[in-house]
Amino acid sequence: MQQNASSTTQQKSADRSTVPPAQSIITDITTSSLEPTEPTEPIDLTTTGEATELPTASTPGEDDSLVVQSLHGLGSPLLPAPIQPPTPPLTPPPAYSRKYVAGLFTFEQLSIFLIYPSTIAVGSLISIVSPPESYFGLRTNFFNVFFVKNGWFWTTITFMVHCIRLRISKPSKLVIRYAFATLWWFLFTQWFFGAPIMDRVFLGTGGVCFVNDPEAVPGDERKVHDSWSSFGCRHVKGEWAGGHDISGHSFLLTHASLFLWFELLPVIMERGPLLRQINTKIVFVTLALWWWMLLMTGIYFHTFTEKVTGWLCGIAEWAIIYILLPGNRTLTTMVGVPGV
Ligand SMILES: CCCCC/C=C\C/C=C\C/C=C\C/C=C\CCCC(=O)SCCNC(=O)CCNC(=O)[C@H](O)C(C)(C)COP(=O)(O)OP(=O)(O)OC[C@H]1O[C@@H](n2cnc3c(N)ncnc32)[C@H](O)[C@@H]1OP(=O)(O)O
Repeated sequence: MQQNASSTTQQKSADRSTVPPAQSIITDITTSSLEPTEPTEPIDLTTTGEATELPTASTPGEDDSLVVQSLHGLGSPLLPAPIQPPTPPLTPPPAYSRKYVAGLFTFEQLSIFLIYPSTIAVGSLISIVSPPESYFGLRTNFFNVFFVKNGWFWTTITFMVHCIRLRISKPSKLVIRYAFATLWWFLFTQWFFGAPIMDRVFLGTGGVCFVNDPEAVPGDERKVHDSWSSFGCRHVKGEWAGGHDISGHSFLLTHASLFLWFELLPVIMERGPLLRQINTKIVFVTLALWWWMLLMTGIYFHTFTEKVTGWLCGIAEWAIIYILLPGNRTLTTMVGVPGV
């Protein structure tokens, strides 16, 4: 391995156009594992990178011996190495692209990121100008009740459909990223040591659950119920009113969409056969539905600030896992980066 390292390093400046692609890949793997330099820029999640596992400082192990075998072109490391063809020059590992906007996003990442605030902005504008009469303005519409109200379930199914066809070597990293996304959805909308975060914000900003009291004097039927969650308030047929009611739809639809987009991005960027698979189309259908429902939320429900806070909370976990963490090799090694 040492010998290979020095010879590959010496070739760094050679002409790239002469490199056979397969050899180039092998050299990348070898060099990545021998040169554990800190990345100076975030890791590009849009490339077709080799996967969820980042190259780390090499501790000789199973993976290294595989690389040695591959370089020798042999089935067994016990056989003598054949005469090496000239070692090809380095090409940068595909997971470390340099095309960044504002040092954080690639162009594709930025475009995806901007879809959601623009949708909320356009929806809110339509709601002010003239919201059209629509089936989607009903809380009880089928797409809301069946899909969005079970939105994390459908996102999970879609993610699984996407994952089962991938070639990546470490599925555990996929599960870790899914677990982080699920945890944030769960804490925010379902349970946070009692009431979920969104309900705590509502109560903390003066919100209460009003219920009708049939025994009260006429004109004073509304009384405050002591439920501490929107779920509990719905259960007693109360009205959740008064505080800052963060839009759960804006949160969930943004959070789920960014999660799916960023897991799918390497497949899109590769522009290979995976992109044409039915699995990819299913992910796009879910993304399209989530986008449409977010637009409907923008037009028919909540105040503008409630939608903006929902969106801000919806980008929080994504920003950490997919934008900020890739600047740190150690932390990224824990969660991996999406791949194909
Ligand atoms: C080869 C490798 C393989 C690797 C596999 C990889 C990974 C997988 C790993 C492991 C997985 C293993 C097994 C997993 C299997 C299954 C697990 C599934 C786990 C689940 O996943 S199981 C959970 C299902 N559980 C959900 O998924 C619930 C989602 N749900 C929510 O989290 C909330 O529900 C939320 C936040 C969406 C909304 O909360 P909200 O509704 O209370 O609040 P919001 O402020 O948004 O709305 C105020 C009023 O406006 C109305 N409104 C607003 N916008 C509207 C619109 N556009 N149209 C119509 N109405 C609208 C509302 O309808 C409401 O009206 P109203 O109060 O009358 O209803």
